[in-house]
Amino acid sequence: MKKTSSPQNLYSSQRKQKSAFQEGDTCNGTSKNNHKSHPALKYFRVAVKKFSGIFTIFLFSQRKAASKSDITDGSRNKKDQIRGVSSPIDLSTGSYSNSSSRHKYSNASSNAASGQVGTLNFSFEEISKATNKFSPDNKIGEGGFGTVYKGRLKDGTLVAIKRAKKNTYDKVLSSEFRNEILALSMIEHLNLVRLYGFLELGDERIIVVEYVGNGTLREHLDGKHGNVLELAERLDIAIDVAHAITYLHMYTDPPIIHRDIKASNILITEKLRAKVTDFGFARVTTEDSGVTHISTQIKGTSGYLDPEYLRTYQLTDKSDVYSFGVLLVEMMTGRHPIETKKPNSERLTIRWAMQKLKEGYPVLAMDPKLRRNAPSTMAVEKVLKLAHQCLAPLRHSRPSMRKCGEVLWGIRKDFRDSAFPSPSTSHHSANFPRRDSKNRDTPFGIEDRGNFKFISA
Ligand SMILES: Nc1ncnc2c1ncn2[C@@H]1O[C@H](COP(=O)(O)OP(=O)(O)OP(=O)(O)O)[C@@H](O)[C@H]1O
Repeated sequence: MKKTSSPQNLYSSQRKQKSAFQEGDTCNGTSKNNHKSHPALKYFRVAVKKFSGIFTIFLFSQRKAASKSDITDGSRNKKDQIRGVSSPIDLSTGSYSNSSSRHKYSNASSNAASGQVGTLNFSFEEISKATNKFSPDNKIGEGGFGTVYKGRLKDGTLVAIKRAKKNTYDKVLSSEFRNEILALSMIEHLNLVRLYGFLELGDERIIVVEYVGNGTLREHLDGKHGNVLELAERLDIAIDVAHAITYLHMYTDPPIIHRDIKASNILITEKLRAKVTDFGFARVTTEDSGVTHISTQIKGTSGYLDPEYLRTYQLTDKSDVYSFGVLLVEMMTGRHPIETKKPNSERLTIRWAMQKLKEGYPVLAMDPKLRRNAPSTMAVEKVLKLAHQCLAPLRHSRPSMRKCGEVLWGIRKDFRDSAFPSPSTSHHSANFPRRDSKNRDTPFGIEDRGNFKFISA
């Protein structure tokens, strides 16, 4: 394996070295084997042994794992059958640190109702009660991992309860289950779905997460939730997602690569803000500055997969940037990444949209459901240009997620300034979105500041 130079902004130099590699995975760099003796790893191993068979739910954040193919299809209504290259175990031997920092792995849990750190143990009976014995009436979805139910805890908290399919439960699924738990237990961010806890008992694997009740971004782009998403709202959502991934890449310790950024993994709140979910494929990285990538099996969703990762099996945070580029194109065009029913020239949405951009007619790639006017076409063009950078074939040419967030913030600001020049006339403007979103004065405005509450300037 070739050693590559360190990508810009890959890891914060301030972070302490912490390694959480798994058996079957390798890392490139000087401290490849450091994890073997890391005390945090021992801690996690003990923790894993303990939690199998115990009715303990760690309150925190979420995910589902996958009995599905390792690569799912980004095209409409279809699951791809492409398998991963091999099947090392993800995070089944990952590590908890005993740090008290909320950025770091923690064995603490939080109170679902208050959202504060604490502990709460769920019993199977409690989960069963919350879902009215897993009543079909409470079923809200079905994914590769299993069935998703809406539930209400006894303190009134609404939750989504993900129950793994028993017949598909196996070692890999178990590792994916733990993978998600481990990744999610580390995070706390406004734009990431929160894990309230999990239960692993016998053949039951259940994850309890924050309920986000307004569907997925993909459903919104498909117009399944009434109003079409306005451009201003799409920009807000794109910024939310950029912040969420920036947080994973730069402000968790160690960093996390999501690996499955796609429109159906973006849940939408009632206020049309975004929460990123689905951490079954997430990988915890290392902070060793000598390590530039992790070599691992390919996972993700076709249509969103970084071609360099596909070719080399080397995973870096820039793979998420690539997927984010696909997502940006999806949001501007309204199309799925792979459109099987379109003519050949339009089947791969990014190729088609980038071609329109190159020809100087990005407006032709713009979602027909969006209103066309000078500010909106200009904003779409700028977003497509950013997407073009994210989609660079070589990861070193792609911007960091933080940079993407900053660029998008500037695009949104320019769009608002030109579409709604005066507050006194803005409410009467034909361009004004039906559902106004919050004002933000800076890239880290009031709400954004919440997103970045852990960042010290
Ligand atoms: N936290 C949640 N709050 C509300 N609804 C949710 C939540 N998580 C999932 N859902 C609903 O359940 C459905 C299935 O979710 P799940 O994450 O299991 O699978 P998926 O992402 O749709 O499929 P895949 O297996 O391809 O990733 C989602 O489409 C969504 O409608």
